[in-house]
Amino acid sequence: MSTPLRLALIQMNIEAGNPEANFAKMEAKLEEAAALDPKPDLIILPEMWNTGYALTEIATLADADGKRTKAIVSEFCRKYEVNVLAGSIAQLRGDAVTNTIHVFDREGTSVAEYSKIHLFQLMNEHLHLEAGDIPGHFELEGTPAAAMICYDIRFPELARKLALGGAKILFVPAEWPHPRLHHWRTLLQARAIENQMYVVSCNTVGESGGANFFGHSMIIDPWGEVIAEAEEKETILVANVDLALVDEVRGRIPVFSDRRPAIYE
Ligand SMILES: NC(=O)CCC(=O)C(=O)O
Repeated sequence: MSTPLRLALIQMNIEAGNPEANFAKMEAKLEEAAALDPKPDLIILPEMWNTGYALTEIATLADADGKRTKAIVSEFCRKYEVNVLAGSIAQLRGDAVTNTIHVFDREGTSVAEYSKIHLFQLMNEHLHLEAGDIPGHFELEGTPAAAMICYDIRFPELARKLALGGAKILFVPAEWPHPRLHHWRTLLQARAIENQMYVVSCNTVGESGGANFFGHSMIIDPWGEVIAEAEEKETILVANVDLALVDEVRGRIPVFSDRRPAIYE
């Protein structure tokens, strides 16, 4: 058995349009997570935690080049020697705003940046945000990992590409509201089962910007078993994942070597 990775998912409410309140809360929650015993190896935040879906004013609220987020989170990682997947933030790049994940290692070094590829029209993202176009591969503590954001999980092609690129664990920060809880649970489990990888999803919870988010952050193993699931309230969801299980499951059902891409790609 390999050394397990201890994860802490910060399922929090986000005040739409109030970055000051959200930064203060995020910092308090990171401190709370780092104080857990045993200390987590990786702390994860939800989607667009800095602004929420205040999209009509997003250009004035977004973090310019992610500078504020990067400074705070990188310093925090160094201080507590912990990795952080800083959810996603609304980030200003020139005139455009992207929905972007930042990942920092225990030294506070940036190891990944991923911008949401599929914009969710039902929540008007396409009117206010610019889509990313680079899949979210990265490496964490020597393990190949990947990230998607919320609506991205409806695109199995992207998850498959990340798995074929080597990812053993997929992180999914989200702001996924009622009434689509059964889509959320089913899609996350499907991505885990079909790609035989861990899926770790951190959702927001409660009312924000006129929508009602249900929480239910989940950690799903490569066999599709839900090993931890939050309720509909603010919480820090903690679980250990053993990445050796990915190779074991891939060895039991050889999905990747059984693929016949010449027929369907
Ligand atoms: N923030 C999002 O991408 C929401 C996606 C969502 O709710 C869905 O049903 O898909």
